[in-house]
Amino acid sequence: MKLATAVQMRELDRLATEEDGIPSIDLMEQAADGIVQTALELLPRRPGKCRAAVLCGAGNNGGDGISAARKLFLKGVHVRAFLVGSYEKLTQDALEETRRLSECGLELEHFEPENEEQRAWCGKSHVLIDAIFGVGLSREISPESDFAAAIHLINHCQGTVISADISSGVEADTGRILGCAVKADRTVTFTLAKPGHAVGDGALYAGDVTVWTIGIPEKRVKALTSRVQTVHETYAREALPRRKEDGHKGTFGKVLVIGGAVGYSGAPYLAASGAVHSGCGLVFLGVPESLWAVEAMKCISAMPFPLAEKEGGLSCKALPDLREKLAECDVLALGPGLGHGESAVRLVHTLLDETSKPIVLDADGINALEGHIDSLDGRRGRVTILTPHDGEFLRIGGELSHGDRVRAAREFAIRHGCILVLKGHRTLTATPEGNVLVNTTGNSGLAKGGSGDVLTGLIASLLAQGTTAVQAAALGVWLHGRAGDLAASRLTAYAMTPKDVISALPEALIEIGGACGAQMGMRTNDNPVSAADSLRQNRRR
Ligand SMILES: NC(=O)C1=CN([C@@H]2O[C@H](COP(=O)(O)OP(=O)(O)OC[C@H]3O[C@@H](n4cnc5c(N)ncnc54)[C@H](O)[C@@H]3O)[C@@H](O)[C@H]2O)[C@H](O)CC1
Ligand SMILES: [K+]
Repeated sequence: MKLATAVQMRELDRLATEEDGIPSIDLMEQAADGIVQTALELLPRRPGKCRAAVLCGAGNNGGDGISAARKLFLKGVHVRAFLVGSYEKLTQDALEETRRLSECGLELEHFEPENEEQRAWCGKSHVLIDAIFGVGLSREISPESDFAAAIHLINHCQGTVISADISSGVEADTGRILGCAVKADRTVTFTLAKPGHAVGDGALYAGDVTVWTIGIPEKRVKALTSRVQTVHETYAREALPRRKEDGHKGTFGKVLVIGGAVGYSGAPYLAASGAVHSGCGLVFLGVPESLWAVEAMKCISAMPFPLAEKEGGLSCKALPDLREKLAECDVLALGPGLGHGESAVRLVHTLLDETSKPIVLDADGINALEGHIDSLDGRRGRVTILTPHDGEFLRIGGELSHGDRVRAAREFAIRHGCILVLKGHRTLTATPEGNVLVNTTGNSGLAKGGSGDVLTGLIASLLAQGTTAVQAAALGVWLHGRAGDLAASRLTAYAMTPKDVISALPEALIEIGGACGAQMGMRTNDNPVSAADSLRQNRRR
C-alpha cells in the first residue's frame, strides 16, 4: 500500500480543489464522516447515552474535528468540542465548521488546561477525538503549551481515543514524536496512509488505522508516485516465486551459506535451515573444519562441508574450496556466526570484491565492512543485500540520530548501491533507487539471537528461486515476520525460538498461495471430484 508524505497530501488536496473544483470544505465534511462512523462503532451504548470530547487545533485537522463534533451531536451523542489554541488562527474551513457547529446550538469552547470541569468531561467521555494536529505539525510541541497539556489529558483519560488523520504530535513523514503525542486506539486517516502510521514511534501511537476516502478523485490518487510503501499479504502473494510443476532441484536454485566460528555453530545452521525450508533446491553450508562434524549432525537436508580454519574461524586458505563451491551456486549468504577473526574479515572482502554472484551479507559479514565500506561500494551494479540491525547499521556508517529510519535506510541504499534491510520493529527494505518498503508483520518474539540468521537464509533462498533482489528481501522479511506471528500465537513471544519460526514457515507460505502440487486428476463414477480439482480449489482460496 503506498504511503503519502505531508507535501504529497497537500498537493492532492490542491489538485482536487483547484483543478477538479471540489470545495475543500466538502473534503473536510467527508473526513469528518470517517471519524464519526468510527466513533459510533466504538460507543459502548446507544448515542444518546454516550459522551464524547473533541479536542481541536486551529488548522484543518481541527476543522475535521469540529465537523465531527457537529455530526456526533446530530446523532444524539452528548458532545463538547474544545479549541486548543486561539480562535484568530482558525483556518477558513475550520471557521466555517465553527459557524455550522454554533448553528446547531453547540459552541466551540476554549480549552483551558487547568479547568477542572473540562477535564472532568474529558475524563468521563466514552470517546475522545484527537484533532489537534494533522499533517501540518511542523515543529516540536512546547512542553509548557496548551497543546502538550491537551495531549497529556487525552492520554490519561479512560475513553477510547480516535485520532483524526494522525496522532497529534507524530510527524507524518517520519513517525517521530515531536515532543509528545497522542496514544490512539484508532486512527482514521484520509485518502492515503502516511509513513508516520507505519514506522518509528508513530507506528506504536497510531492504534488500528483506517484509510477513509474523502472524495479526492481516484485518478489523482492513482497518479501519485510514492517512494514509500507498506508490504502486506498481497505483495507477498505476488512475489512468491511460482514452482514449476516438473522442476527438479536444479530448477529452484542453489544457496551457499558461509559462516560459523568456534562458539557460533547455531547461526550458520539456522541460516541454512531458513533456506532449506523456503523452497530452494540445494543448500550448501561451508564452515570451519572443527565445526563441520557438529553441523553434519544437525543438518539433514543442507550439505555442510569443512573449510580451512584459523583460530577457530575461517581462514583465507579456505578460498580455493570456497570459490569452487560458489561457482556451482546461485546466491551466497555470507556472515552468520562468522566471528571477527582477521582472516575471516579478509575473506569477506575478497568475496565481495571478486564474485559477481548475488550476496546476502549479514551479522559479522556486515561488521567486516566497518572502516572498509569501499568493499561494498565496489559492488555497485551487482546484487548485495545487507541485513543489519541498528547496531550493525551504525557500525558501517548508517545515520540514525535524526530519528528518521526511512530516510536513513534510503540514503544508505542510494549511497552504496545496495539493498538495505534495516531490521527492527517494522523492518525496512530500501533500494538503490530510493524506494522504501515497510514490513507489517512480526513481533517482539523475533528479537532473539538466531532470528536474523533465519531471515538471511530465507532471503538467499527466495533470490535463488528467481525473485528480484528487492522482492527476495521484502518477501523474506514479510514471511519471517508472518511465521513469527504464527509461532507467537501458539507459543507466545516469550517462549518462541528461531526454530519455531522455521516450523511455522509452511503455514505462512500456504497463506500466500504456497500450497502447490498436483496429483494426476482421474475421476471414477463414484468420485466425480478428482484430487487435482480439490487441490486447485484450495489453491484458489
Ligand atoms: N489533505 C487533505 O486532503 C485534507 C486534509 N484535511 C485535514 O487537514 C489536515 C492538515 O491541515 P493543516 O491546516 O495543513 O495542518 P494542521 O491542522 O495539522 O495544523 C496546522 C496548524 O498547527 C500549527 N502548528 C504546527 N506545529 C505546531 C506546534 N508544534 N506547536 C504549535 N502549533 C503548531 C501550524 O502553525 C498551523 O496553525 C490534515 O491532517 C487533515 O486532517 C482536510 O480537512 C480534508 C482534506
Ligand atoms: K490528529
